[in-house]
Amino acid sequence: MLDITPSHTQIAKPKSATQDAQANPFLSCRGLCFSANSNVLIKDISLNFSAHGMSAIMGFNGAGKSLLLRLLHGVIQPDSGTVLWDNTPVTHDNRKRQSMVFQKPVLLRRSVLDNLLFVLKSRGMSDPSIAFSLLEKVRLENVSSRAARLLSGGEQQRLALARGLATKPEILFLDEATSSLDPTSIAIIENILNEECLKGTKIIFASHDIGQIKRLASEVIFINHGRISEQTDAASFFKIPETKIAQTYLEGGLPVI
Ligand SMILES: Nc1ncnc2c1ncn2[C@@H]1O[C@H](COP(=O)(O)OP(=O)(O)OP(=O)(O)O)[C@@H](O)[C@H]1O
Repeated sequence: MLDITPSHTQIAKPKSATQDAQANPFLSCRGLCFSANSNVLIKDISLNFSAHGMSAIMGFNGAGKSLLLRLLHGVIQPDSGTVLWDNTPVTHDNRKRQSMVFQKPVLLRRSVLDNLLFVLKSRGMSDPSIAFSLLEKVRLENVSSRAARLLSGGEQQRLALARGLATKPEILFLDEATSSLDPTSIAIIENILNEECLKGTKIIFASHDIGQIKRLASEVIFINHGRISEQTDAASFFKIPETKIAQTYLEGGLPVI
């Protein structure tokens, strides 16, 4: 058989998450600045996120991780700069195709099941079987009639995640969603995040749990004093971070204050 492969054929190397983000940005921000009480808290942040994988936002306490997540999700507005999702600004309407799970979820004074049904009904979905299958997913099916506020911290986080997933978001933001949870709750949540990621949901999460970031993230964004220090493929980041501040963080060192 005639071999038509050119002798100089090169096999393209698979792109890293960060390279992919630069080439095909799915979500991006340009020149984001945010101040409060005359303090500049987010300083000229520009980032590209690819449509796939999990992006972890890391940094010391007060670095600006939560603010950045909220700005990207569009629940707070920057003083200047833009956020584009598929080349479109994030609006009240298209934000409904995203979800955010907060560190301290605010649950309704209703049962576990009603918390989910409320979200589903607000999106025109009234089939209770959707709520029950979400409760099974987060392993809360046996406490569906319990008052949501009586749930343990880990259970509340799992309910908050179920609520976030109820609307089948294209982007899921999580702000320290597993902090202070036990290994069982963390494992349940991480398994769900892996499943959702495989189904194509873009996941952007802030965490201080280095083990978790190693397990989940395809790329790391390290933020310090409201500025981006680096955006690096996770494997490279954990091998050798590009910046001294990220090295200090990984070594368990303290920032200069
Ligand atoms: N609405 C606000 N008004 C004034 N200051 C704010 C506001 N929101 C956040 N800050 C301040 O901005 C800084 C960054 O806050 P942010 O919550 O984003 O930090 P973080 O990196 O998520 O920290 P942590 O790891 O402790 O959760 C903090 O100093 C915080 O006090």
